[in-house]
Amino acid sequence: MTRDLPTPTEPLKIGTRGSPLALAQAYETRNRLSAAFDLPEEAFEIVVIKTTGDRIIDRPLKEIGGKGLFTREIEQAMLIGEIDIAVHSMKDMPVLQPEGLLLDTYLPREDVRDAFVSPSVKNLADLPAGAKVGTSSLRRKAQVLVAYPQLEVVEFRGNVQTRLKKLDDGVAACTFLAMAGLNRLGRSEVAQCAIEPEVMLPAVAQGAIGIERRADDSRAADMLAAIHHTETGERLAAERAFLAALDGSCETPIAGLAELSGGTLRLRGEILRPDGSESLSDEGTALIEDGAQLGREMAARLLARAGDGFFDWRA
Ligand SMILES: NCc1[nH]cc(CCC(=O)O)c1CC(=O)O
Repeated sequence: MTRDLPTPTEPLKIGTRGSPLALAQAYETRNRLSAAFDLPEEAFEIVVIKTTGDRIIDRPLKEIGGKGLFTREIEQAMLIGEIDIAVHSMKDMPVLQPEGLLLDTYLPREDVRDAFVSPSVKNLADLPAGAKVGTSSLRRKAQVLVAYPQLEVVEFRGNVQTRLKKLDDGVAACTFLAMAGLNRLGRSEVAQCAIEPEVMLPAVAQGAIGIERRADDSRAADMLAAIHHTETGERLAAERAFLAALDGSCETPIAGLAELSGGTLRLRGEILRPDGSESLSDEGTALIEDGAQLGREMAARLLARAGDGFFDWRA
């Protein structure tokens, strides 16, 4: 069993970004750990770390580049011992972690669906030609344009609060947000509706929180094992293997969702051209323990259908 549990004088340091959603996720992690080990809140310290992605708010993310934008500084802080664990939205996490770090603990997954958010219309089909859809997600942009080529997609960055403000200011007629984020912020009322995966397949790992630790920290390993959610881990293993085999980064429009029923895992995947001119989908089932293999096979099948240059920019 775990020795040396954290105490108020030697707390476990939980690293997180400072956005309201990131903080909510860090508090959830702290609450689960404190309940699992019957420890007071003061045995945990939430340490807010500003990342490159938080610092640069005036440029599209794809120009700054790289999936580590919201994680690099946090991982550095963990490697030098300034924090012990880090709480992440798995959707934003690269498939590989830096040497010395492990990301293998997941909390129970929230709603995986995207939310349709608009002050004026009930759903996308109600928007007139030329209406502006605000999103900075290449996946959502391409999915919208495949289904509604007559709409215009405009860049829409910032945290949930910032994006809602932009809608109020009329910068766009609607936007998409993850239902998971809205639920965790207690703001699900801003969603006109949740979009079913059949209509808009979510991003790989959407709605999942992952907790990272140093590979050699046995105290953190023991503590995190107590709050790990196995089913979420199984689903993410399949989705992230799919993403990894597609070489997915923020710059490639990819969607993927694994679901479990009985002993079976069903994986759905989609890749899109960045300009929204084409989408390719696939799905398959496997034993749960073969989910990662299924993910790799589906990625290979899709890439073979796509051919060279599918992800290249044309617009
Ligand atoms: N890329 C930003 C991001 N990363 C995770 C979430 C939401 C929460 C989640 O999916 O776990 C969001 C915002 C959004 O897409 O609305």
